[in-house]
Order: sequence, then structure tokens, then C-alpha cells
Amino acid sequence: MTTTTETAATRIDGKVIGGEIRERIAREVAALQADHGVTPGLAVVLVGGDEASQVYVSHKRKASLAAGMESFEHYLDEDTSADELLALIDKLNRDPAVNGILVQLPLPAQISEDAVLAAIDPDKDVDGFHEVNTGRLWNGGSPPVPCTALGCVLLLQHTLGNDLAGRHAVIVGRSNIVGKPLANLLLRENCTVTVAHSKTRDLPGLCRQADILVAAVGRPKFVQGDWIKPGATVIDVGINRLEANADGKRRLVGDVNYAAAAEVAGAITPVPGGVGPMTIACLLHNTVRAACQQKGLPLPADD
Ligand SMILES: Nc1nc2c(c(=O)[nH]1)N[C@@H](CN(C=O)c1ccc(C(=O)N[C@@H](CCC(=O)O)C(=O)O)cc1)CN2
Repeated sequence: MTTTTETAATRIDGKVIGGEIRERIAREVAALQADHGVTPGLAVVLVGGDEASQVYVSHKRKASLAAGMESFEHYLDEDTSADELLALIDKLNRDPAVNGILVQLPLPAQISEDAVLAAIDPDKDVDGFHEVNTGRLWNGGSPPVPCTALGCVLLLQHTLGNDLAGRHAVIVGRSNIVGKPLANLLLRENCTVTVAHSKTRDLPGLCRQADILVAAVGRPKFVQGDWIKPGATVIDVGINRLEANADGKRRLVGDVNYAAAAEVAGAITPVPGGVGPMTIACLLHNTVRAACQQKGLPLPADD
């Protein structure tokens, strides 16, 4: 059992669920090594010293090493030019030891995110952000899927079972990283999907219609308890770093007012420990599959 009941709502534990996925991936990597002599390699590029990005890159490094993969990290200065970054991506595209490439976002202002994402070989795009892969996703194909969006779907399936059909999912947020790909994935699951955003009218009223409510707006405690339909499943994608407490520790809060929402929801993800760990697990999942495709090997069957 990977969930615990604290309040009215079941707490959806992304650490435990993501941990199970990482264990499965470690077994896949061991089999690839034993049967084919292949060790999947992930290259992560971080430009500048953003504090949160450093934490995420460090998590990615530890997770890929723990799964038995190769990890190649590239740390570039804040004032790196677009040409320097593009030259590195070109090198990684041509390196056969690198099966997956990820450029940590956000990038410093002098570098165009679009140009960088477009420069990554779509077959090594383990973030699923390249326009070829987003196009494939919307056309019903099976490209690498953006990790946070995939993580949300896996949490929902774990909580509600594999049949999400007919449920009304309201996604608050329309980013390329989460909102848009998640809308696509939930449509594939035959949910009725509404994507809400800053211009949406009567957002609380709309959220109250949701069987599944996903908050991905980047605003601390934005979604209130009385926006939630009793029994709904709430997925909180937000990771907002608040000012330090008196103890000097920085606090992380989600986009949902957890305490209030947990009184009403049927199940809810915490922050931290909800969607974040799933993002890392899904990155490893995409990297193993990219390695198999590049080597002409069959894809491991998902457990
Ligand atoms: N190239 C990418 N950049 C960014 C992505 C992405 O998917 N690809 N997503 C986010 C950040 N992100 C991954 O990079 C990410 C965010 C959070 C976590 C995580 O494990 N969070 C923990 C808390 C960690 C902490 O102490 O801060 C949790 O929620 O429990 C992992 C990855 C933006 N950039």
C-alpha cells in the first residue's frame, strides 16, 4: 500500500510510487547491461546558478546513478552564450554514449529556450519538449512524454485505477511543460478535459466541477478548499519556495492550500513528496526507452 490516510483525503505518496518506478527501471537497466552490454546515458545541462535548478539537477544525477545509468553533467556559467550552449548540444547529439539530453529550464534571458530545445536530437529528447515530439504526441504517436505530465497520469492511475474514462479533469495552467501535454494525455485516457488559465471566468466554480483537479500555476496556495468538489482527486504540480522560517529553513508549498483541500478532496498529492519525485522517475523511464530505440532493442514492458 503506497498511500496513507491523514485527514479526510488519502495522501498520494509520490515518493513511494516514484520509488517503485525507479526500482523497476533499475531492473531494466541491469537487464540491458547483462543481455546487450548497453548502459543508458543521460546528459543534463545546467546553465547558471539558479538554486532550485541546482537541486533538481542534483536529484537527477543521484537518481540516474542509483538506477545504474551513466550520468553526464555539464555546468555552464550564467553568461554562457547561445552559440556555446548550441555547440555543446551538437556534441551531445553526436555522442553515442549519450542516449538522453536534458537542458534544465529556465535558461538565462540571453538564450532562446525555443532555439535550444529545437537543437536537441528528437530521439534524445527525454524531456519530450522538442516540437517534433510534441507534434507526435498530438498526432497520437508515442514519443517521449514530458516527465511531469506523465508523472501526474501515473499518480492518477495509481489512485483511481487504470480507467479514468469519463471523468472531468480540470487543469489549471497551460504551460508547454505541464498543462498542454497533460491535457493531451488525459484526453487519451478518455477524460473530459478543461484547461483553465488566468483569463478563465469563475475559476472556483469551474474547479468545483472537476473530478480530477490539477493545479499547475506556480502561485502558492492558489487553489482553495472551497474550490474542490467533495471526493475529487487533487494533483498539485506547484513547487513554490517561500521565505525562510525563523529556523532559517526555506519552505516549499504547492499551488493548493493543502490543509483546506484535504478536508474536502478524496485524494491529494502533498508538496514536497507528490508530483516532484514522479518527474525524476519518468525522466529515467524516458531515458531507458530512448536508449533501447537508439540501439534497436525492444522496449521493456511497463510493469
Ligand atoms: N528541462 C526541464 N526543466 C524543468 C523541468 C523539466 O521537467 N525539464 N521541470 C521543472 C523542475 N523539475 C525538473 O527538472 C523538477 C521539479 C521538482 C522536483 C522534485 O523532486 N521536487 C521535490 C522537492 C525538491 C526540493 O527540495 O526542491 C518534491 O516535490 O518533493 C524534481 C524535478 C522545471 N524545469
